[in-house]
Amino acid sequence: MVVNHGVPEDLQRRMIEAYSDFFDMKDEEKQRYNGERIFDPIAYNTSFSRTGTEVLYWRDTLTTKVHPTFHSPDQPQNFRLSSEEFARQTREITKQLLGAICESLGLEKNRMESSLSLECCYQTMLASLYPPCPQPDLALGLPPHSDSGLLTLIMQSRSSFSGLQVQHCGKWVPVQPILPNSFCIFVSDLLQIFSNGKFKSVVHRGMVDKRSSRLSVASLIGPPLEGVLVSPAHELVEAETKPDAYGGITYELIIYQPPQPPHHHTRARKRGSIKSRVLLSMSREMAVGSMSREMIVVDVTGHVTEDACRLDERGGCVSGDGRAGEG
Ligand SMILES: O=C(O)CCC(=O)C(=O)O
Ligand SMILES: [Fe+2]
Repeated sequence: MVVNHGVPEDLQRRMIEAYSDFFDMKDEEKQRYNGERIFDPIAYNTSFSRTGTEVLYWRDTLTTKVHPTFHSPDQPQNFRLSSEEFARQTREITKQLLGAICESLGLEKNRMESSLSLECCYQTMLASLYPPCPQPDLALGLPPHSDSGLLTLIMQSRSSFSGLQVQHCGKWVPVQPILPNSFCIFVSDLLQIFSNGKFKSVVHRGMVDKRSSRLSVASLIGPPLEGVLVSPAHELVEAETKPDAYGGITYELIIYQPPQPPHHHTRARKRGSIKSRVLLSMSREMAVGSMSREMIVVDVTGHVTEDACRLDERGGCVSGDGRAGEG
């Protein structure tokens, strides 16, 4: 969780309202933004089925690419204004956190920013609406996954129902907005790779509820899609104990592998996706640090604080052992 991040509550409220107004628009209006391809600049998707059958995931999403080029639906009014400002502020927070993470790894603060060209970072805003679901035990809002980029920042609407869960010690733990006005931060796959496994990407999922709906807004940040190969920082690689087994991977390829011609298919399927191969070999071959799967309370007006927080089974905070506060 991050607190004292400096994003005004009023901007957060306007952003949540703008997304709620978007999802409240008529179907025909929303369909104008239907996304067909994964890298479309604006994409609205719904899992809603009028027949009510075979709905596995119970979620509507609006995805907008907001950096290096800013995109926004032109409806509802004021959406563009709030979203441009919110994207800018969350991008800055993410960069500050990545700087602090570099320092905690013993690297120069701007190590990631400069070597991964983060001035041209690829930032996506992804809003998810999980409407009430008549049979929540038969549906998931969002299946278990980890995000592909460096860091994900999540703002959750106030709701009595906490549907966001993280995998922790083999159990699913709800992430409650335990601190008012806080953002939830997830380490994502490329940070796991860059940090040579010291930071582990967080496996999470979205559950649904019979009565409550939930709206969350995620800002996902990674390096430019193409042209920047992410591999473990050489300072963190020791030839014998922690070798760098990968030639590096781009953000584009870890998000999406284009379909292979048929003769490649069997091999690709056997070996799994590039993403799972990279991460699997990392967890086998790398000595993994202990900063993983812990939520860190961070005050971005200062440095990463000592107040490392461990999740207890109820998603509350118990005092940390200080390790996650390094840096
Ligand atoms: O529902 C949420 O808060 C998280 C959404 C999410 O994990 C994602 O879109 O990748
Ligand atoms: Fe996610």
